[in-house]
Amino acid sequence: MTLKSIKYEKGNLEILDQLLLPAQSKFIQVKGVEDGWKVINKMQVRGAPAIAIVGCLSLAVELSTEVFDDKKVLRQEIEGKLNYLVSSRPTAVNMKIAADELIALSNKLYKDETVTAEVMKVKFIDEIESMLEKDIADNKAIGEYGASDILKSLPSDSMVRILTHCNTGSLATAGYGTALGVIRTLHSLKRLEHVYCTETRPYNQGARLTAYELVHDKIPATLIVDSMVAALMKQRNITAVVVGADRVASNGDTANKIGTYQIAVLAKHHGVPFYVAAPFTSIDKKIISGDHIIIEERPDREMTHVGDHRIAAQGISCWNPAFDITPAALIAGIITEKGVFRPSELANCQ
Ligand SMILES: CSC[C@@H](O)[C@@H](O)C(=O)COP(=O)(O)O
Repeated sequence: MTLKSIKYEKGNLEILDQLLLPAQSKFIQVKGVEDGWKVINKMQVRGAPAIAIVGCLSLAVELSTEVFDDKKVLRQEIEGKLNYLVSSRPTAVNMKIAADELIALSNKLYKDETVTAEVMKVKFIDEIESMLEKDIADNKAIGEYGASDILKSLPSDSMVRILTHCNTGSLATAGYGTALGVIRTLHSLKRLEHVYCTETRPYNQGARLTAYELVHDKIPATLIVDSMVAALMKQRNITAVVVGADRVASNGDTANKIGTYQIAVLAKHHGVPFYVAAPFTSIDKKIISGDHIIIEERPDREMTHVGDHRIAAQGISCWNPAFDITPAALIAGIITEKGVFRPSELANCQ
């Protein structure tokens, strides 16, 4: 059983507070949209798919406590609150895509005269609830497609060694994970010899969260610090790198956790295929390249402190972009729930 970080039943949403992991496993209640915005912005929940799911479920919880007899009021509330949730973190596109789709649904239900305000609310909540199961199914498909692409040119008895960055597992999604889903599938096929996960400074998603998931699932794994990647590739015969994505532009340029770009450059130098694993909800067809992706900058404190302990010299100034852009030319394949695409194929796939 993989970890579960989002607990939802009608009218009640709880998330595992990722700021406290791995020292403490504590669920906190998300009572509505205001709480949803805060837990995303503070990174108590993080990872592009999980941000969208928790944001939308926080709206479902809030709506379930209200009674509507006017469809116009309901439609306005839905649109205003979804746009507010999109503002919680700017780089991952999943929340924006979910908001656009849900606003389109709300407009359709609004125009349908056979639908009352209460039925509109129920149908809208049902749609949000379906995101949980769809995300897990998509991640399992990503796992299968990714594993078979990595294995396809290798002898059938060979084992693989994978490097991953940041956290893309059950904690970053509704369950199973994207890049970590590919690793889980390789492990279940008994073809994974070892996985290496980077620490992922400054917020340490690799050391705190990915390492936690790998130990929990008993997957053979080793933690490295971010500056060891070149040495690892030189000495440990890495088969492939698999990372997640926060936003993929239509030309394949990919925004992901800071440090991803330098790993892709190193992979090119060492001839190691570099894969991005992400659901279609991370692909932003509206932008032509990574130049149009807004990169979130996080507070200095996430660099200068570990917990309450200051590790940087007092008075030093900081630059703390949370993501970087890996150019499409460095990416061997984008693994999605619909198959594996070369970056140049992305613009034409549905
Ligand atoms: C399946 S999660 C994909 C990405 O969101 C992940 O790789 C990542 O960069 C997460 O960044 P974070 O700042 O922790 O939200």
